[in-house]
Amino acid sequence: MTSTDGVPAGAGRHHSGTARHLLTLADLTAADLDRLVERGCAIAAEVRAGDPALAGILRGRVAGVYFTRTSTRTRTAFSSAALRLGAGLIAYGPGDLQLNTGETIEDTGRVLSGMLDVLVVRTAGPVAEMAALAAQRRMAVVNAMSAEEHPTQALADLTTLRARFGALPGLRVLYVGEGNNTATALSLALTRYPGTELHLRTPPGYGLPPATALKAKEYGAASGALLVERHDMAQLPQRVDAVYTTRWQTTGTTKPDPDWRAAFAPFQVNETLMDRYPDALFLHDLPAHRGEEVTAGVLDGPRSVAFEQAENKLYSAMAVLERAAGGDRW
Ligand SMILES: NC(=O)NCCC[C@H](N)C(=O)O
Repeated sequence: MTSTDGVPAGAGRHHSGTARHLLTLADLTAADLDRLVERGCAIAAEVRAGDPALAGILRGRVAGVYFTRTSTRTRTAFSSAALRLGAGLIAYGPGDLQLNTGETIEDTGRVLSGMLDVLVVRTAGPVAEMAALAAQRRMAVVNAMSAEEHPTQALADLTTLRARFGALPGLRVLYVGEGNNTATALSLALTRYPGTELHLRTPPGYGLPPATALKAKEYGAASGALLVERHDMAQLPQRVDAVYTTRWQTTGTTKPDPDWRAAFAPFQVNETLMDRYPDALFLHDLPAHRGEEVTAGVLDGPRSVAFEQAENKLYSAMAVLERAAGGDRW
């Protein structure tokens, strides 16, 4: 069988002739984003119930995971997700592809696109590297974290909030820490939901990239969400539903200021901060450094959902792969 443009219509090829990449959350409409979150929640229930239908969803499809950086959660989530959905899986480490011997990234994408349905990629480089891999129409490319954005983390975060609170509209989140890849993704995701509030408290010089703040504010203007960023802990919101932090060292970035720890110290999530919000949950994208961005008491305490959030990476990865690799539902 061939499609109209002569491209073989393999199992995972989309009839539209365009692959469903997820390089940035800006690739998703608000409706697409919400479908992924809802599907992640539904899949969590299906996995827990041992639904045998899951294993047939991507039967005959093949996924690749190409990680040039360390990963515990994301790589395992996507690998486990592919296997649980019945897809085959090929894993590439940093030394495996001929990229290392000078093959271009575009040629690499073109070759792999003839053989894989989806490629999940983590590099420390810019999203532009992944965009070059995605410069073909057959294999969907998923950003499993770049220096700028961590879109699949935000999907796990929203899946966690949706599961815990029952609905996303109207939720108020206080994010404390660097305006990094995790903060960027959260900003581009939460602001799609009406009535949400994202209060960011980022150390001076380590705020959200201006383009992210602008885009998130545009989303907020369209949806009725609020994004407020300040660079001190002086004025905090009155009420929030969740407090979120991230480690102080973000993959693939360096801090030019040797005194950066002094700038970050006031931005620790500790018992004093959590006491201001007695009903709030605590979120963390992990890995955590107890005693730096968060105290052990908060991370390991009863209001922490950090490890539930990590497990939700699996369910949201299953939703992402189902969409990217052409599951019938999408
Ligand atoms: N949950 C994850 O994917 N954790 C990996 C590190 C995330 C963090 N924002 C970082 O780049 O260091």
